[in-house]
Amino acid sequence: MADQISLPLVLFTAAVALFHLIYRWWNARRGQRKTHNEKSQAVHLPPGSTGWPLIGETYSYYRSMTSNRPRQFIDDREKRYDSEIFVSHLFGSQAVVSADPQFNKYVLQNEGRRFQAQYPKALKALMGDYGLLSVHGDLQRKLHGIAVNLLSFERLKFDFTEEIQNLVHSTLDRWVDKKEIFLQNECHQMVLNLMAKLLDLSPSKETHEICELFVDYTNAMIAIPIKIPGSTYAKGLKARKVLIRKIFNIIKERRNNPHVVHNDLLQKLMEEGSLSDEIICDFILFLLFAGHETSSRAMTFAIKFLTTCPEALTQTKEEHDAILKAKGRYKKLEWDDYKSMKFTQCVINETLRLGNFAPGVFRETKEDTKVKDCLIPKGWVVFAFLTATHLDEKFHNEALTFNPWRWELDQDVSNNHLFSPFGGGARLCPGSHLARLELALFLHIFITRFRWEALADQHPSYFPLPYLPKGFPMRLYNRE
Ligand code: HEM
Repeated sequence: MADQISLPLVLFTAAVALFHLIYRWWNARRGQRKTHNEKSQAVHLPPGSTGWPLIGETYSYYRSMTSNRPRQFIDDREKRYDSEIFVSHLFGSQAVVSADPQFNKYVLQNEGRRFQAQYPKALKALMGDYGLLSVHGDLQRKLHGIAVNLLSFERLKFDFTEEIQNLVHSTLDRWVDKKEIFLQNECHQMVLNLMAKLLDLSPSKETHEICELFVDYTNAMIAIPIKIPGSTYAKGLKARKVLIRKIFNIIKERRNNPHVVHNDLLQKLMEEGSLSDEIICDFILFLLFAGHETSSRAMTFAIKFLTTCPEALTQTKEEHDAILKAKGRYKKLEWDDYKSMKFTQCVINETLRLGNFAPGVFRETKEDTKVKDCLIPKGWVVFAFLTATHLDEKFHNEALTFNPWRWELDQDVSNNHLFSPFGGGARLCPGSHLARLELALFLHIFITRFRWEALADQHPSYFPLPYLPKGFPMRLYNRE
């Protein structure tokens, strides 16, 4: 039997190998071929390879991002090409990948001019034509402005600080009853409820159903985009359709009953006048997604990192116990209390650096763009890989170690191009301050209320977005 199958198998393997070699040779040639900018200067594409047919280098990227050396994909290529900027083929399209912080800063700062956001098709189908990362130009600026206003310091200080604490406390009351929880799922649900509350989606049966459908929708955002019936991705697309229909119906009902007064986000968007119903629906859906996916993971990872670093946990506990003692158990924290959490800010920075909740940003070149001695032609996708800088030993000593003290002398991180968890330029995350506030208040309440015991070893995976494959099961004990 072994003899019968061995010849066809050998021939097949040889054919695949030959095909692959020809393909790589073709790609290499294409990478070396000269292209022309407007002034007709001859320059080359960055070095690189587009890997295997169809899947390109996505499998190598996946292997590295699920291993305990997530930067391996970049390290290998940096060595091979002697360049931090190289051609690859990821998530279904060829792209220039950049692990160069200077160039990444340039890419972020030039949004709308030399570059524009361009996410993979599968993601865009979920975000819709008007999800903030799908729109450009005036509409992006307008919607970005609305998001910034919605999440302004004033609102954080006077409305959200208290709302967040109320919701975290009531959620943690339920966790106490369960005793054993999967922290990742619980944080996910908690932050989704929080977003629905902060966005003033008036509590109703509709809002509850929207939250439930939203679970399928967000799962699809981080799933492999295979559109076959029953796949996570297909379920997400279906959930999106239902979600959009639901928001449409709410809008229609409000238009039919103009005498009923509402004071929520939807009403504000409807009163803008210039926004179509399609834009409003996609905008709300995107904000819900962007606001809960990353923040909930950051909460889970912060507790995970602290669990594995007892000195940092002790110091965080001391900081929060002192605040609690000064305030008294029944008083809510205020903005100044939040601002006084110096060590917690270091924990948050380190969690964002090591967690990489938004691994990178996708852009398309709007014109031929010169970088070092190379040229990226107009229309190419650039993946500015922020994770690569966050985990680079050159910039962060022992980069894979959780070390919040590294931020003690470096508290103002707003201009640090070696640390850009919230992106930059015209698309700088409008939710960054909210995300930090949520994380600090969550840590305060969780740490002052509980001791805990992790029930499984937790090795994070960073593909496609960071998560803990075992969900972080833990046993909770009330403190005191
Ligand atoms: C740990 C938490 C978070 C991280 C790491 C994060 C990261 C990012 C990054 C890197 C971008 C830029 C994407 C690009 O340039 O292509 C972005 C954009 C955005 N984020 Fe966040 N984010 C977080 C939390 C939030 C929250 C809480 C909200 C809202 C409530 C939010 C809303 C948005 C929106 C609306 C955009 C699109 C801005 C635009 O395109 O104009 N994010 N976020």
